Amino acid sequence: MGVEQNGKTVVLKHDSGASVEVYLFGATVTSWKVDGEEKFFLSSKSSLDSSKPIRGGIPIVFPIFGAPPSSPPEYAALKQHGFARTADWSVDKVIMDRPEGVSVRFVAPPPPSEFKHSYKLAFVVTLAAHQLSTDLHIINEGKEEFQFQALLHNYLAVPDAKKLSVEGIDKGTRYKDKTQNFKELIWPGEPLTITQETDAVFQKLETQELKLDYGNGKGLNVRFRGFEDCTIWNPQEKGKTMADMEDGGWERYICIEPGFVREFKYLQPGEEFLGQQVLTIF
Ligand SMILES: O=P(O)(O)OC[C@H]1O[C@H](O)[C@H](O)[C@@H](O)[C@@H]1O
Repeated sequence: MGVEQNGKTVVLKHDSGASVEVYLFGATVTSWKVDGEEKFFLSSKSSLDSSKPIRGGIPIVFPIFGAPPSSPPEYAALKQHGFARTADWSVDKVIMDRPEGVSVRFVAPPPPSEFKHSYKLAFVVTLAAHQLSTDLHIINEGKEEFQFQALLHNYLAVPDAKKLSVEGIDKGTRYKDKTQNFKELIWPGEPLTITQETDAVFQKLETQELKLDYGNGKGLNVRFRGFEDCTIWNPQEKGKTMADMEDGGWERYICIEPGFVREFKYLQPGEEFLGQQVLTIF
């Protein structure tokens, strides 16, 4: 058990032997080991020197998802996926260090000066024997309404992406297929498999729990609350053009990313949003 801070990273260790590593850069979870097995993909070509977002683990997407919108102006000026994933976070508190779990709260620095909004952004990482919970807290501390999108961009390691299935996307769920120019479609209800380039934003899922089956009887459940949408991404083709993606990387992971991204979420002054992601191994 314990929490160790080693300069750029924080490591949480649980009695069971499970451990988690979090980079303060972006509060990016980069590793989760259970029974000696790594559960996250981290590209061997990812930079880890704070010069670019980390390509793997769980980058935090906030306050926009994807390319910037055309307005309002301070959002239009942002980079893809916003600035939380490249901010220098700090440890606020060790919340718990017990056999039930080890939990640390990270806080983001104030936003860049051009982004004139007052909010608090915190991220709580909790490790138990076979479970990792990550909670994103956003509080509007300003006097005006505050709008944002947020998403936990996990990269879940798999033995072979061609053999996996994702079960639990409700029949009738609307989704936007980014590989077809954001075409809006209706999910037929069957398990999702990787047979081609996949980049889809599922909107307002009724059952906020998806099962990732590796295809060998093992896998993990992705459960979410507060977050209502989920993006599923596996860049079979696009990966070849990404400088920080290792060769054939797409075969070794899938992103099943809970978020609030189909539109902006609005918080009134003093209001708090909590978006949770719970990963449980089966
Ligand atoms: O390359 P990044 O900015 O990290 O974005 C990586 C990916 O994030 C999400 O999953 C999007 O749906 C993809 O369209 C995007 O390519």
